[in-house]
Amino acid sequence: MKSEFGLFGLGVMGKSLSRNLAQKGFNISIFNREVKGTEENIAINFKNSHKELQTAQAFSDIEAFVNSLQTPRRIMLMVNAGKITDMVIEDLIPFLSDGDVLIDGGNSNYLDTKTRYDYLKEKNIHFIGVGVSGGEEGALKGPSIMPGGNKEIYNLVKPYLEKIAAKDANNAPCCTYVGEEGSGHFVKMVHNGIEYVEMQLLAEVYTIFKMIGYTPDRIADIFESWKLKANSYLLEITIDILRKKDGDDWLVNKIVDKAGNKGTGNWATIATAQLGAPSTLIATALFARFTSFYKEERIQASKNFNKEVLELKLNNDDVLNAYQFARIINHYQGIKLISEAGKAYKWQLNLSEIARIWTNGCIIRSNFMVQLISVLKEDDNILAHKKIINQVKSLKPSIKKVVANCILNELAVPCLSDSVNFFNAYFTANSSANIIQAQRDYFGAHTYQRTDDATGKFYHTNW
Ligand SMILES: O=C(O)[C@H](O)[C@@H](O)[C@H](O)[C@H](O)COP(=O)(O)O
Repeated sequence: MKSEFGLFGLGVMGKSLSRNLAQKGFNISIFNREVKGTEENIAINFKNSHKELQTAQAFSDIEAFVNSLQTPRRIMLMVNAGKITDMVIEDLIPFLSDGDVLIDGGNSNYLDTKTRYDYLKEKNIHFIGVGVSGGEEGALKGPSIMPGGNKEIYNLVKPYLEKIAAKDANNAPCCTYVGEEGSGHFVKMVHNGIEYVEMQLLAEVYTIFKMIGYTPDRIADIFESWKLKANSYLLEITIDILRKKDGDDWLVNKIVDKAGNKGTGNWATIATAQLGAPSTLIATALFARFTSFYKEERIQASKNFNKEVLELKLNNDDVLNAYQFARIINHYQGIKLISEAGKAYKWQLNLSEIARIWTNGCIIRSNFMVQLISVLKEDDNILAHKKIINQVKSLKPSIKKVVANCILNELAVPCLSDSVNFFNAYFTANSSANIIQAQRDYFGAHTYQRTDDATGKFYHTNW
């Protein structure tokens, strides 16, 4: 019997997704390449190691894999982003037929997705770029899924993606048609940008409590108490991480403080610069990872410059409120970046619906995200929404106190401080950008507009 869905690439996510599909009762074919000596019989061994895959067909030959599928074929690629994805597409093309659908579920760059979409369209092969979030466990139990491409073609794969997706509070799938072209991968990229910042903020509050002298277990207790007001998947896993012992010590104390990255934070930072959206926090979180990589230089600098340690006069609520403040700014900036992309690329994006599919299955799922569903139904700008304005007003004193204290104690809190710096600029009606305009006009005749000329006309002064 021909399979109804094909899963190509049995890495961490591919394995979990294929088991999820099989558990949902779909007849699937799975494929993994054969590399003599390193990757042998992956697909067949994997099939035989999970009972739900007993009805699946396993392949290491591309032609046999493609021919095992009903037409129009639905093939989900779970391979590394970049050149590998293009090579796999080229390997598949000779065996595909008009009307077949390739679904790229990897962390691909949205610009590459657009190129592949146009390239395959010429060959009557459809291409859907799908953001999949949730890691190994989420892919197995229900990820958050962000598909982008042609809507009619999406409807050919919708039943499969919706069935395997996580469910929101109303039991609706955390999977929704995002928009045209690479919009699905764009939204996933921004998801990861927000993820970078949420992780960095937790690392910064951990640093504050560590400096106060708390053990990882004591910090985990505090984070536990934060669940009421600030629960999120990342808070929960950070509690587990902080409790993990390694012999008499905590494992976290033995992990080298050099934070890696696989590219989506870079792309989000490049996109924010290209779209002119002030997603300062994503860039700050990315650069904090880069700075962490200068380990040897940091060790040397710690000897060259003595840290001036005063006393951190902060209580847990100060830090909780500061954390919550920065999280609001983080989500404001991420959603603004998506909305700017929607305008620039003419994607009809539904921001409230994007928040809804991010309420479960994905890495940034949180109580706050649930709140954003209704907020974004009323206003695309969350910082203009009454509820959020009141929250920000109540949290503002703490972020100023926390950041000021950290700066005085020479404690690195790049995202906490960036959030209040951004906000201070954001709610300043008359900023200092007039000086920038004057300087640009002075040395480059770049012209400026005048506050007393409502026509918006540009002026140049012979300074
Ligand atoms: O949503 C997810 O499931 C994760 O975000 C996933 O996509 C992956 O773990 C990140 O890409 C890691 O990104 P870095 O390696 O750049 O931290």
